[in-house]
Amino acid sequence: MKLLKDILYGVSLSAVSGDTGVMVNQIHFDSRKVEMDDVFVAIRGTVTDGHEYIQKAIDLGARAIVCEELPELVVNGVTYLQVNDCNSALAVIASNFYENPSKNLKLIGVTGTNGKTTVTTLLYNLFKKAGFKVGLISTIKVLVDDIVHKATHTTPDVITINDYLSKMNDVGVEYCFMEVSSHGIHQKRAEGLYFEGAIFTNLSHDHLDYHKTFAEYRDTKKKLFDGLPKTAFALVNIDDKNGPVMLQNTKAKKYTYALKSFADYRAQILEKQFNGQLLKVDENELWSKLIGDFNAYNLLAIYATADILGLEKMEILRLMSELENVDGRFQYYISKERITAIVDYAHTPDALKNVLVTINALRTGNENVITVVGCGGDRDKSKRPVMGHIASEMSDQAIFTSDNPRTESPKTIIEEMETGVEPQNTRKVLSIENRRQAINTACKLAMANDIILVAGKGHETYQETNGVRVDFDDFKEVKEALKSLKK
Ligand SMILES: CC(=O)N[C@H]1[C@@H](OP(=O)(O)OP(=O)(O)OC[C@H]2O[C@@H](n3ccc(=O)[nH]c3=O)[C@H](O)[C@@H]2O)O[C@H](CO)[C@@H](O)[C@@H]1O[C@H](C)C(=O)N[C@@H](C)C(=O)N[C@H](CCC(=O)O)C(=O)O
Ligand SMILES: Nc1ncnc2c1ncn2[C@@H]1O[C@H](COP(=O)(O)OP(=O)(O)OP(=O)(O)O)[C@@H](O)[C@H]1O
Ligand SMILES: N[C@H](CCC[C@H](N)C(=O)O)C(=O)O
Ligand SMILES: [Mg+2]
Repeated sequence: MKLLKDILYGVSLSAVSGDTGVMVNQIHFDSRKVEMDDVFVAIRGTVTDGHEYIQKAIDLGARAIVCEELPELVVNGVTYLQVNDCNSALAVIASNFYENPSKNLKLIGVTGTNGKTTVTTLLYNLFKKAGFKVGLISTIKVLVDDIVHKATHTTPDVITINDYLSKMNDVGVEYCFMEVSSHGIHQKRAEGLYFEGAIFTNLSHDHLDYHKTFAEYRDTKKKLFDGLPKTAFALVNIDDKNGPVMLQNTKAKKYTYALKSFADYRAQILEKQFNGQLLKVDENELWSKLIGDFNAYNLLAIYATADILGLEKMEILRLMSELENVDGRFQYYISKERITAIVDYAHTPDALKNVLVTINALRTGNENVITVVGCGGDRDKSKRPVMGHIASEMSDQAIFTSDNPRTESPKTIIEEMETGVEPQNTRKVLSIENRRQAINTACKLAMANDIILVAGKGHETYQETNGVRVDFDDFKEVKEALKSLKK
């Protein structure tokens, strides 16, 4: 139990009705989870408004209510706290409740359209190899040093984040690497946290269903940097035209990285092969198993971060050469017929293009590239024709299929992808709604030395349709399909 007054420290209250000297149990923003003596924070969401559930929360035992508008009916014995912004208030309350766990470790936030999971996961792996206790908050999983927790979001809600950070404090975690999504920033899931630094990977087309314009999407990402204190560092990819924008108003110490421009940290790609690439980083050579120019950027971001955080340069490079691909990111299998299957989480136009550029650059002869790809339902629809265009233009054969249809019709999503296909490419496109069939067809069509790319779902182990998740793992599917081929 905590004293309500204590967890309100730093919250700007516009009105208070009732006693703040009472003991409270837990904080919730979902009325359905409220129990005796809990605090309920009413959040205005995208579907409904938490203010409508205040009475429900009280019926379940809420001791205090945090809201932007006081209800007409005020219940005796309940404390009402009126604030301007419930999301911000929740962030401060959650940090106070857990005793500001982000202050007791070095928290590094990574934002950008693509590369967040890759950069955070590889930083986690590198710091583990260097002997530290480390935390990870990512799309794939949450790690409290070695303890694995299931991830529900790329950036969880602010109560969950503080809960994980507090668990990290308990086991002595020194560094935590956390993905900060644009939804997360917009919904203030990362507010009230003390960041040691933030990293910007890149910005390209995504989430225009939620943010409406690209400028709004960019400015949301920028807020992470605007909020950094001057003791923190801000590391940005300066080859991305929005890199300088992120640094415009930050008080943090600024660092840049680039392959093409002048920057604090620079790398050059010396050699590219299917099983790795050779980079020149700070006048030293680094052989990495991760391929693709985009991974050269990710690797450079990791090198720069480890250097800023004080690791020794040669040690960083030695540990980096041991890093493996992250699950579902350019994860490959080569069959006995020498057909290569690559599973990649490319679910944005830029990621799909980058992966196909990487694959095409590795072709040595007349092998075909067959791409199996879909687009998620209930997400940015404007990505669909663009991804359809890229897949059909940059592959010899494209098979459009379902990703996670969610509540949309898979057929309609595929038709929207088809509208991006140019007339000269239509002969290259097949549309097969069932993802398993689409993958099997790709395997049947493939000849020796061909490359199959299965894009969009990467590490995901399910397919979601109308709220129901059915087990589905692209890597397992394509491997099985290739193994059972009778050629
Ligand atoms: C669009 C979006 O981001 N939605 C998030 C948001 O929910 P919402 O705004 O729809 O909430 P709502 O249903 O309108 O409800 C409003 C409030 O009323 C409360 N409520 C509701 C019903 C009730 O009976 N009682 C009650 O108290 C709700 O708990 C909520 O606080 O707030 C919820 C609580 O934090 C999130 O779980 C939810 O994530 C949904 C599930 C989601 O799919 N989010 C995705 C888009 C997302 O966040 N993705 C990013 C990654 C993006 C990237 O790749 O960059 C992520 O960080 O994961
Ligand atoms: N630095 C990069 N630049 C461009 N594309 C990248 C980069 N890193 C990875 N990608 C591509 O984007 C895909 C997703 O990578 P990753 O999971 O690291 O991104 P993310 O930012 O965490 O995505 P999400 O928003 O879903 O959390 C990869 O499978 C790869 O195709
Ligand atoms: N973090 C991304 C994940 C997309 C993955 C893709 N497989 C899909 O389901 O659309 C998003 O919320 O847009
Ligand atoms: Mg991610």
